[in-house]
Amino acid sequence: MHLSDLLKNLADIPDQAASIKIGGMSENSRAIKPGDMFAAVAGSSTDGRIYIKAAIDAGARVILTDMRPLEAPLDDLDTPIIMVENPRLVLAKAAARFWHKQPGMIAAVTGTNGKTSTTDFLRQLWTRVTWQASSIGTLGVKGTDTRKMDGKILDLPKLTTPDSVSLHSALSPLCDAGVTHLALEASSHGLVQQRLDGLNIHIAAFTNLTQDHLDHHNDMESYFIAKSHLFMDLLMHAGAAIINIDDPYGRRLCDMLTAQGDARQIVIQTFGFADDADFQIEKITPIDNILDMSVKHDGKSWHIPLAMSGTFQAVNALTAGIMAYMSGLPLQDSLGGLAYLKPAPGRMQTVTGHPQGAQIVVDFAHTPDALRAALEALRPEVSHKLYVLFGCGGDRDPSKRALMGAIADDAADVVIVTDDNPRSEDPASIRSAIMAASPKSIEIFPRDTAIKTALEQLVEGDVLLIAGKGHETVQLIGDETLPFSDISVASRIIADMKEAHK
Ligand SMILES: CC(=O)N[C@H]1[C@@H](OP(=O)(O)OP(=O)(O)OC[C@H]2O[C@@H](n3ccc(=O)[nH]c3=O)[C@H](O)[C@@H]2O)O[C@H](CO)[C@@H](O)[C@@H]1O[C@H](C)C(=O)N[C@@H](C)C(=O)N[C@H](CCC(=O)O)C(=O)O
Repeated sequence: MHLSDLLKNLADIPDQAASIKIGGMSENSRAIKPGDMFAAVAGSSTDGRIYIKAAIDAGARVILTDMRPLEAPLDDLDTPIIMVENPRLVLAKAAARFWHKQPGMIAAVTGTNGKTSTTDFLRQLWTRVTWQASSIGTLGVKGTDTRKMDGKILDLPKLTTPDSVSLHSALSPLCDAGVTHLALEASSHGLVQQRLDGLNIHIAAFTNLTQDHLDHHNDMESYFIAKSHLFMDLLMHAGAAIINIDDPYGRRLCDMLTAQGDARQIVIQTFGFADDADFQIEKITPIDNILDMSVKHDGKSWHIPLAMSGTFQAVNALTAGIMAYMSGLPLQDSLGGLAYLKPAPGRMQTVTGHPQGAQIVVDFAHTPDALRAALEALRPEVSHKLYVLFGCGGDRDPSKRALMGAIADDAADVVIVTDDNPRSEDPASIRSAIMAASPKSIEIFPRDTAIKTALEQLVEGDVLLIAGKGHETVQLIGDETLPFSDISVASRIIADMKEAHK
């Protein structure tokens, strides 16, 4: 594609550069191929401008960057440098133009907790009525038959929300494989870094906003502003906003959208336990292994049996149901279809077969709010003791550690503190920061030893929540990425215990 077409109305292009042919693009010099455009952006740990020379050596034909003055040697390059106010935004829009294919229905979910389950549930609801649906997020790309993609492998970075170039280059083969409906997770990092700009987002949902990633966003206010970008700027004209108004930030978001008036014709659908919600949750009752949820909408009550654990999972299911409804599924398939949902991997996932009949649940809860919600959701299922086993990630918001320790101490009977992904931090100091807020906690590490010790203590009526890593299959310790899955470690230990009991 000619540079003049790629950047039309996005940047001023010098005449001599207009006819340059661009074969691809990236904001990472290491991914540049001959003929590409390199976007040199300032990041949180380094500055893309440092890598301009490397990108040119790799074959970059054009450089896109911000308006800061060019210092030597950048001021004397033969390769054209296009300067714009916001190179990430221009890159995202150029990527959308370059790959130019998007599913006809795109729905994005944002919020601190619930994004993964909600997108997975929405994909399941669409697939059930035989719509060709995919989801992209923490679990990677799901729901697409790669055989229909001529064996193409979608190599997305392991992020909740991929960068704009990875995303648009993946959407093109997905569309070619027939995908018409896409559910996406919109992380606050992704929104701030404009990874979703250039997408035609028809439906956006807000789950909740609680303390997480404050290391990146500094305070709740900027975290909220990051999330609201999805609704205030990215959601298309006449799109639908699905908002949890039990959360005060959800209420605020509704007010902000309403204040925009009719100009964008956004349809707002609210949900929650609140009396004034459009989809009002009347109650959620655990009965045996199911949750019975009743929801009032338009004067009619829906009673929906859900094959899952935890009130918040029921709320995530409802969010997906309303999104499906706003995408055109009738209520009997959108709300009624919730009865057929299966929990997403590592989201309140049960590991069965404990020799004493104890219940083991693996959940990704790695925030204070998610930990409390998971423990409170499990409490009705405990007839003896509620155990929790968790740690906290290194190089991430340290203020979470004491909060999570205090919550575990309050909401569980037995607290086992172990390692999560310590990354570059000292694991012992992360554990002690958690334990300082939990007098009843016991320290056991490494993580597999902690899981084994807990499983061996459990008796009938006990429930063990293994929190923090959910679906993850690796553990990040120092510079090493080691294979580790809570689900397979727990399953293996249970199998060994059963063998020993024979
Ligand atoms: C903090 C953060 O979001 N970092 C992401 C971001 O980095 P950045 O822009 O701050 O980049 P940087 O490392 O300072 O580098 C600046 C620029 O130089 C470029 N560069 C750098 C080195 C080089 O050799 N050549 C080169 O061109 C980089 O590609 C980048 O464009 O852009 C990079 C390229 O797109 C991402 O890979 C990187 O994700 C890192 C791996 C990451 O861990 N991100 C996490 C925090 C994240 O985004 N998490 C959210 C979910 C959180 C949640 O809700 O749980 C997510 O959406 O996954």
